[in-house]
Amino acid sequence: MEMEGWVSMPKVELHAHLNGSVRDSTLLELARVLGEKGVIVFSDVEHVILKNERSLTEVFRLFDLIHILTTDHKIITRITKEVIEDFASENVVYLELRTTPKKNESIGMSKRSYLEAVLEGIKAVNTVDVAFRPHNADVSNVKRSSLINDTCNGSTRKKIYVRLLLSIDRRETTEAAMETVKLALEMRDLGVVGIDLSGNPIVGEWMTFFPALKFAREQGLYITLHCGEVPNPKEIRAMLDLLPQRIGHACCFEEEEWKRLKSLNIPVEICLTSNIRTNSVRSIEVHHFADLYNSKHPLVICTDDSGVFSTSVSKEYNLAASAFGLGRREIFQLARNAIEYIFADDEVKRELKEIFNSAELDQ
Ligand SMILES: CNc1ncnc2c1ncn2[C@@H]1O[C@H](COP(=O)(O)O)[C@@H](O)[C@H]1O
Ligand SMILES: [Zn+2]
Repeated sequence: MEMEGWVSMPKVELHAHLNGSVRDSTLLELARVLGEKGVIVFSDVEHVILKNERSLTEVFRLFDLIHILTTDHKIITRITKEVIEDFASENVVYLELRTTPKKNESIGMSKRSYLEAVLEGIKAVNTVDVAFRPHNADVSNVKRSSLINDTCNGSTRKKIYVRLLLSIDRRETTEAAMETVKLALEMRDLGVVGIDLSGNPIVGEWMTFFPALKFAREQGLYITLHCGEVPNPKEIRAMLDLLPQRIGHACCFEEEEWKRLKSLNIPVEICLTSNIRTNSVRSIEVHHFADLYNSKHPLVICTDDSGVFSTSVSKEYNLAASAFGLGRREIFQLARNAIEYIFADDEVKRELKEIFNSAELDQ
């Protein structure tokens, strides 16, 4: 099937890091500006941005560079808007965007002001109807669901639901992680629905983050964890014991961990290109997607970092279809199934099902 066929299909994206999803053109523009100011040497940075093959270590070095380029409230607002527009333009109808709130005293940035800049970006997407609904409020009181953005894209209006997950970086302390969870709780009415644990998987100890994650869970925030991106059976077991509502990756699982995951039926966010590029999985032929799909385990196909890995949800659907011999109907079904794993209320799920039902006629 042509790429256009995947683009026109409604899609659900549940694993996308804000700073990993920035367009190359924006990164290069930002690098040029910082180069002119003498903060960085543009020619040094240019090839790092445009490089395609990257190890896991190089990916995290690139994130450190991207974070230098995006250090500014205005830029955070801009990239949030662009990332949402990019997903909307390929017919992602529901997006859970995740980002790590950052503190930078030298420019007066707190975790809260960082998050406010992100929320500004969501609002800046050409919006017809953004009604922020209080958590668990009676939906009949609200005109339409919260955080729906209609983006004008040529002549077609593309509607996208956006929800936010706040990430804890594995470099952070217990206190910093707790601060992020408290911020998520305060910003619940504004579209923050959950917490993610991410960052370089070889950095940090599970017990550092555990108190904050446990607290988040007790407070009713949804939890998704980067789990098993590198081999670490002890940590994988501890993560599954927390009973997160979803996990990301699950690349380096052994027999025992597969059994546990399957018996718990925890949905897995699958990021094919990311796993191959970072070498977390040797090749697409041996990717665990096939086993999970064949055993009907809940899964959702996601991008991880569409900017860093030069991908899109449409490209990931296309890759899954060609690598595992799936047709348009099977991929459509996978996307529709993902509605069950989103961190939003039943009203949003119902509306998304309607969108998929009306699109099904065109399939
Ligand atoms: C490739 N696999 C991955 N594994 C683990 N964490 C990852 C990741 N890709 C991205 N991140 C996490 O997301 C941050 C960038 O977005 P934000 O600054 O939060 O918007 C990275 O710094 C890292 O912590
Ligand atoms: Zn990720």
